[in-house]
Amino acid sequence: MTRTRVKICGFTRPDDAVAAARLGVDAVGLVFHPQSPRHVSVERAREIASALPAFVTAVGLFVDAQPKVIEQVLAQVPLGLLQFHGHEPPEACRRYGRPYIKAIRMAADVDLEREAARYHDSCGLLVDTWHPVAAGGTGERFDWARIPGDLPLPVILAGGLAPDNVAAAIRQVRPWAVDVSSGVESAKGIKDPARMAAFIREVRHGDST
Ligand SMILES: O=C(O)c1ccccc1NCC(=O)[C@H](O)[C@H](O)COP(=O)(O)O
Repeated sequence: MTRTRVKICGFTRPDDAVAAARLGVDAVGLVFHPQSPRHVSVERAREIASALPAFVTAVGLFVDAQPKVIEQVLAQVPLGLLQFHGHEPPEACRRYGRPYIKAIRMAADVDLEREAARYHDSCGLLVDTWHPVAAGGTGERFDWARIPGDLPLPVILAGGLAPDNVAAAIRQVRPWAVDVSSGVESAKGIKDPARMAAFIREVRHGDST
């Protein structure tokens, strides 16, 4: 049985991230995007990332950030993976020599096979809902049928996932990983332990059915 990996994004408090790790989360997302309600300072991000146990990955999320900003974060926060959630071309994702995932927001004209070829050296495509204003963390889903079954990169499914739909999403898409923010929160940036536990439980349910 495949174990779908789980990333929970948008932590703002170390205790929430530690609770997520204890529940079995594989990756913890830290948002370095000042317009996001889940934005964290470098100092807070370092506290959160440093609190994680071995084998839980801290993911740094950027949206069209200046290289100087990313380099400052990299110098101070022990990140295991970079997530580019804006319009960064492949060369901008590669310039740090770090493993990265690229978010693709599913606007009507997106061709995922083409995007997989462009970002062929990424660790995966995070496929998320397109929104006219917000870059991510919308809590809205998209039509999962738009994801081809034979993409050559690991698919990280995001966008409006929650305990009540993640098992169905896994059964339909069979992604490498799922990613959630709004669906496990009690308020923006505040993760709810009961909802995180329910989400992980439903991921395992999806894996086994
Ligand atoms: O979470 C944010 O506030 C955010 C802001 C700007 C760009 C990306 C952002 N989050 C990225 C994520 O990886 C989210 O987990 C993903 O968009 C899914 O969010 P949700 O639909 O709320 O589960």
